[in-house]
Amino acid sequence: MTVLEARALHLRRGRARVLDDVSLRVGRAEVLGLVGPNGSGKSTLLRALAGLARADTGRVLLDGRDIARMPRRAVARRLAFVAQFADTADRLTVAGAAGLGRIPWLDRDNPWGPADDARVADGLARVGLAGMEDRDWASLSGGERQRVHIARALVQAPQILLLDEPTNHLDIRHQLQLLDLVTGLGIAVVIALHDLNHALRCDRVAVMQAGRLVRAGPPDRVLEPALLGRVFGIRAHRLTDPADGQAVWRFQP
Ligand SMILES: Nc1ncnc2c1ncn2[C@@H]1O[C@H](COP(=O)(O)OP(=O)(O)OP(=O)(O)O)[C@@H](O)[C@H]1O
Repeated sequence: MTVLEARALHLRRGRARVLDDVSLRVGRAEVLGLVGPNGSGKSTLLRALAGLARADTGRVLLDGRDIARMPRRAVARRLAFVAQFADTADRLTVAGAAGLGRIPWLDRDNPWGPADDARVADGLARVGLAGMEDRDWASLSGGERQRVHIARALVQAPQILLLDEPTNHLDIRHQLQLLDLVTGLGIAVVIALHDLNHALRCDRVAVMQAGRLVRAGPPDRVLEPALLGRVFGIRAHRLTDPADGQAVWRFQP
């Protein structure tokens, strides 16, 4: 079942074609990896899928409804977005920052309560930040901030999670933990990634090049040397790890 769909998105910024006829469907519990060179349109596509960037033509459908016509609160109850350079100037604690994820669910009849505290604690625990609740946001390292953003998105209890290069700033252990976390959520995830070995963990991979979606499908079919060579301008070799038979990519200029 498709929960999020881009239909023929075209988006220009100045003279640049940032999205050029991009169509894409995301299934209910599918992890879709978005890969492509710098400037190929991954962030813009994610912003469009989140309803934050309006395409010149084409539509984004969330549960079959045009996202541009949905109230932001309704979108936020279904979909959470973690931007690449998310930051905040506010003076916040870690729990306060993660708690922002509850905003779409709160109103006069449903004020903040113990269940919200429990969700914040759970979100922070899932990203390995239990015990950090009272720390000042400003005192966190780059990787810790990134993990708070991901916790905030989990606290939002979305059915669709959009992540723009979430492994930036993370050390290798936390990168692997994050991939385990997002592939185990059982919700729809679209994740922009630069590490093609990480993309192998996705159910499907979509490859962007100069604003176009040039191929999409299972990682072992889509990620092949000729395509990677063409899109990234490198030489790519697929090796097999003798320990477990899994594919491993190696690259040369
Ligand atoms: N306001 C703008 N004016 C002109 N060009 C823009 C504007 N916004 C984005 N672009 C261009 O659109 C292209 C796509 O940008 P985008 O950030 O979506 O790429 P990306 O694939 O996420 O890149 P990266 O891997 O570097 O994060 C880039 O060439 C960028 O310079």
